[in-house]
Amino acid sequence: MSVVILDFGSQFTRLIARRFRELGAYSVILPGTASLERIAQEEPQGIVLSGGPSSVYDTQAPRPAPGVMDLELPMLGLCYGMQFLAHEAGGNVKRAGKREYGKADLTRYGGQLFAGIQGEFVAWMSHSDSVTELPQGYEVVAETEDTPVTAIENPVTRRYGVQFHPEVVHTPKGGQLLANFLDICGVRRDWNAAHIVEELISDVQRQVGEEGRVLLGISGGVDSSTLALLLARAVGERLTAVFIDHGLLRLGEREQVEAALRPLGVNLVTVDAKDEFLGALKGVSDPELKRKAIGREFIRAFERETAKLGHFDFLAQGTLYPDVIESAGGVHGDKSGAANIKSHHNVGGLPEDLQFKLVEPFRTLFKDEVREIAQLLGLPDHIRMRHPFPGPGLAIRCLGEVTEEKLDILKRVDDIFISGLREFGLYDGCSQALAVLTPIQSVGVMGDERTYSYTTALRAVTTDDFMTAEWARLPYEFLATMSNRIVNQVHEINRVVYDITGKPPATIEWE
Ligand SMILES: Nc1ncnc2c1ncn2[C@@H]1O[C@H](COP(=O)(O)OP(=O)(O)OP(=O)(O)O)[C@@H](O)[C@H]1O
Ligand SMILES: O=c1[nH]c(=O)c2[nH+]cn([C@@H]3O[C@H](COP(=O)(O)O)[C@@H](O)[C@H]3O)c2[nH]1
Ligand SMILES: NC(=O)CC[C@H](N)C(=O)O
Ligand SMILES: [Mg+2]
Repeated sequence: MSVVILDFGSQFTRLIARRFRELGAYSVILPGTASLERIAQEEPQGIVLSGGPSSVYDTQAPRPAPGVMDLELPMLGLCYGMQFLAHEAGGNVKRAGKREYGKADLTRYGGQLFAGIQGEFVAWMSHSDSVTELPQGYEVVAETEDTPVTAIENPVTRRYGVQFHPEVVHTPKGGQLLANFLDICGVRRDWNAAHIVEELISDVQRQVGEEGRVLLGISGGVDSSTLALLLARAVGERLTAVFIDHGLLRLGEREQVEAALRPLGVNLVTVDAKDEFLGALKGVSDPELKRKAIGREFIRAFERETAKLGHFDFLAQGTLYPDVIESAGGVHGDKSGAANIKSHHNVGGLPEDLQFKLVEPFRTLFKDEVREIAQLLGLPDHIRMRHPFPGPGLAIRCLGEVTEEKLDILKRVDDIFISGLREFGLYDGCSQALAVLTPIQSVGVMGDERTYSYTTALRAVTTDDFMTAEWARLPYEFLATMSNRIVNQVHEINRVVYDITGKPPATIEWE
């Protein structure tokens, strides 16, 4: 039972799902053109049509698959979604005289969607088209100065549309509006961290059965450490966690991870696979090929372990929703219509001849939600609030071919930067920070000598969900100190730059 959100390419689609979760409801995002069968699998109680960049009167405009609009379910259209509802039912949509972007006050509102909402209603707008003629059965239930048709509803068919975005924080009362839609759908509102933990545990037990043994890839990161605690509850002694030291870890990381994980009381095995990983990366400089090689080596390392530890049917990984969506279109990626941005080692980077059945309970969740579960399961805060570190490790921060020499340089730079963030009290204010070793060599002068050395790029970002991110506004003084320390202590570096690009248009990692 769920709400299905059909995605027509809005930047805000994932926020709709998030708001529903905050309201205690379960929802699923599917591509706007998902088939009726696919949608039916989710047993929806209501459907949301998201916004999107297209105009409904374009011949190429995306529309729901045949049969979907015949479903007798409550539907809520947001922006493009509302325009689609109106157009589909025989109304008219036209390019408006002026584009409305940003905050707008509703000059009047009412009807079922706005039930119980009082006072001023500030709505966030982002549109050029407007509904100019209503289809039969619909009435206008809200307007702004510039947009006479700001919200519509057909109380008989239970179809609703709003021209603004209730899912963004800039529409402060949008949550109440979405809650009203959930009530109209009759959706149960009992999603919370405790509930999902119970549900995840029983899902795992169902999947693994009474006898199944589970091998967990553990990295010391938030997701896999949380998963270790969850799996220990689900399958107890039948869980073995394997930590792979692939030679792409940070300075001293192996020892730190082992020390942090030991108190969790989970069966832990550390594997030394440096030679295999570096061997597989030799001569490879294309980012996607590097990622695929790493994904394959991870699985080969797990397979070698099972040869020693006995048979395991199941491989558990702390895969999250962003890993899945960014890997879409990859070998094992969900065919969501989203572009393949990069093949995360644990999703799109998996080899095709995978022998294990995957156990990935966090596949639909975001990082901050996993952190909430971690707290409930009692994961110590120093692991819970750790910055994420990607499975491919420093390999995707050593641009181009990975060599031991380059890794050694990068480890020292990274250590100075991350220790510096902690020393200056800036670590917790950033969501993730990293150093990149670029292949650029440039001319410098040190001690009256000419140098011709590498450039390193420092990057720090703030984000809740790692799908979008802002570059962190670190203080100049701090950056100046880092630049000095790095150039003085790491002789192979003579230039330090700070990455001031958000995501989008960049990604967090450089490869
Ligand atoms: N060195 C490793 N050894 C074993 N498994 C690993 C290793 N690195 C990553 N993995 C597996 O790949 C998954 C995805 O990695 P990812 O970095 O996204 O998550 P994480 O390391 O658990 O958490 P974080 O995002 O905080 O780093 C992990 O949850 C884990 O199952
Ligand atoms: O386990 C992982 N395997 C991968 O292959 C991978 N690629 C990126 N990341 C992490 O995902 C988040 C988003 O990164 P990007 O903006 O670079 O896509 C950031 O937190 C990245 O560090 C990975 N994690
Ligand atoms: N954000 C949207 O959904 C925009 C819908 C439509 N393309 C418009 O500009 O009005
Ligand atoms: Mg990690």
